[in-house]
Amino acid sequence: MSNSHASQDAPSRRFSVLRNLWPFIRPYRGRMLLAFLLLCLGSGTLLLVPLAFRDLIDFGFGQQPKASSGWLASLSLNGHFAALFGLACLWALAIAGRYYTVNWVGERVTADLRSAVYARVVQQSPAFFETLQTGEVLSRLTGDTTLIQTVVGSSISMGLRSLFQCVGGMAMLAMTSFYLFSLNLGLMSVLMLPLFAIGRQVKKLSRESQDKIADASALAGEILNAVPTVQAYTQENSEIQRFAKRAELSFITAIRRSRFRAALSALIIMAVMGSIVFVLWVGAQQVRAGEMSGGQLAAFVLYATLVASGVSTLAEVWGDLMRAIGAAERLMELLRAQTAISDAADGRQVLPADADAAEIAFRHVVFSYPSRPQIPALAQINFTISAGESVALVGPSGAGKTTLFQLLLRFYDAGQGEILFNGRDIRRLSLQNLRSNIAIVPQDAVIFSENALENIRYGRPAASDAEVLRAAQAAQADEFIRRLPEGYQTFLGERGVRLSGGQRQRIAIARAMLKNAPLLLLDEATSALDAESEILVQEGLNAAMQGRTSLIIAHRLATVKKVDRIIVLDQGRVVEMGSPEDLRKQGGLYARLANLQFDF
Ligand SMILES: Nc1ncnc2c1ncn2[C@@H]1O[C@H](COP(=O)(O)OP(=O)(O)OP(=O)(O)O)[C@@H](O)[C@H]1O
Repeated sequence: MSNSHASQDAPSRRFSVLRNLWPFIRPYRGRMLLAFLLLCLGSGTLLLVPLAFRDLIDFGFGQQPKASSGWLASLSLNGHFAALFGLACLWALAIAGRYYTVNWVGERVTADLRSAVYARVVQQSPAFFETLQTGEVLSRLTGDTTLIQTVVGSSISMGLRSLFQCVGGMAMLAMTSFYLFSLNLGLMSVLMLPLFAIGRQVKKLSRESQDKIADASALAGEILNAVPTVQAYTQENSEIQRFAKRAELSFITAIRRSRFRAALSALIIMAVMGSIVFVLWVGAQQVRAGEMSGGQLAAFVLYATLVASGVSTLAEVWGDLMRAIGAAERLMELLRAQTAISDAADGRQVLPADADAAEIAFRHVVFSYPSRPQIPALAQINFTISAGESVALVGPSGAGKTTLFQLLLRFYDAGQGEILFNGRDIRRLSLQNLRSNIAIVPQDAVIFSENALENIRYGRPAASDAEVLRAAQAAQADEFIRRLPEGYQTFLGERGVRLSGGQRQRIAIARAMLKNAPLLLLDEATSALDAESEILVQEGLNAAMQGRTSLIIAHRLATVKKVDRIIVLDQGRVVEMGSPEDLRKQGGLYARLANLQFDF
């Protein structure tokens, strides 16, 4: 997985990761305060219960209280029980109130955190997704945020409650019988020491286990997106095994963690119970010798149990905290991700809204993909496309045609040189404005799990139904959409699996037409069409290209016979440029490619 895990950091540094969650908790600090007050009330009530028991045992049966025994001591037997019940009710209400409040904050914070991480991820440039698989992002968005929810929504309050219980319980123990308290404390601290070593191991394994789960999700995400290919190559079994292997790895790590955690629990219980039993035995001797009352011993045992259960909860909370630290680290990494492409400080210019055609100029553009800095994908690209011109980009596979589109859309920035849109450097334009002036029909038409109407409207969300229909008609999509079971309201399935390649492409063309942007980028827009619909779509495209600047990537040269100009790219360089006629006459790369595809 990623290199993000500062696994060997000092605990204090790692704890500070949790501080990054504060901005998410801050807006709800009022509720947190309320929860804290309820927590104090609950813990206070709980700590009074053993005292009520002590008085019940010592005075409820008729013994005369001493003046120093407090008002509870003078109650009747029924009164003692009523007092106990009253305490229990108060305790229950305080617990319910705190549980609700804290859970509310936990759920709220998680939802906010999820949205913030998602918003950050969606804004990343493609370079980000070259290194991080979407499955992993999903695992962080769901699994890791749930861990945070556990901590904010329960562990913190459980931890505080247990801490109160422990500290308060110990104070009461000391007050009840200092001798027995010191004995108990001494014993426990000796027994607890080995537990820290095991706790450390649990922490390490927890993180490993989370990583393994994320690995498995990443793989599942990738394969589920490619099920038809997997099946066509009959690789189901090998994929099943590959996933099973990863799932097995996460199981093994999780089980190792559970083993350590189980041992930890057993040791804690043994240490705690062992010392309680021993102290009880010593206390029983004292009661027999008349040095202590039965009620006092009972209160002591109850306090000791409170302290013990507090300690074991604290251990559990500690484990949750450790897991949450790992989760917070991974989430913060996403939250802090800086997109490589953003508006420059001086780059918020906008193009005039009435521009209906765009002039594009590439000036000495040199570019290498960040993952391959040594190999230039584009080298010294120079050309100008006048407003309203239609230009085809032609060249062998890997020549850099798609890369040119990527740079125009500013998915990446050119290493050297500049790209001008209506005379302005695109890096000076606001990203939003630049992209709103470009409509693209990509090679792989993307269909969202929505109906046909909304899929086309994606091009311009404010468009009316009538405008959507007009765009669909122009893109020759109207006829097939009307034949779908519910016409424009037909749900197109996730990623458009219920459409043919050509139909998907026509939806994408309609979407781009609806956007009505001055620059139209078509990436092999008619590649998935049969000859007949190709002619139809071509007509639609011609209409869309009218008066608009268009840049068309074409493998099949027949589709671009009518363009004004052709730019021929080879290995990242412009090797020829001119009208289709001129290029054919020149007898260069274009003429060679054209001769291969059709006879003149
Ligand atoms: N994300 C990427 N990271 C690194 N290199 C890339 C990336 N995308 C493309 N390339 C490389 O950049 C070069 C140009 O690719 P590009 O996709 O622009 O070619 P193309 O002309 O559009 O090819 P095709 O017609 O096959 O789509 C190729 O050598 C390709 O391997």
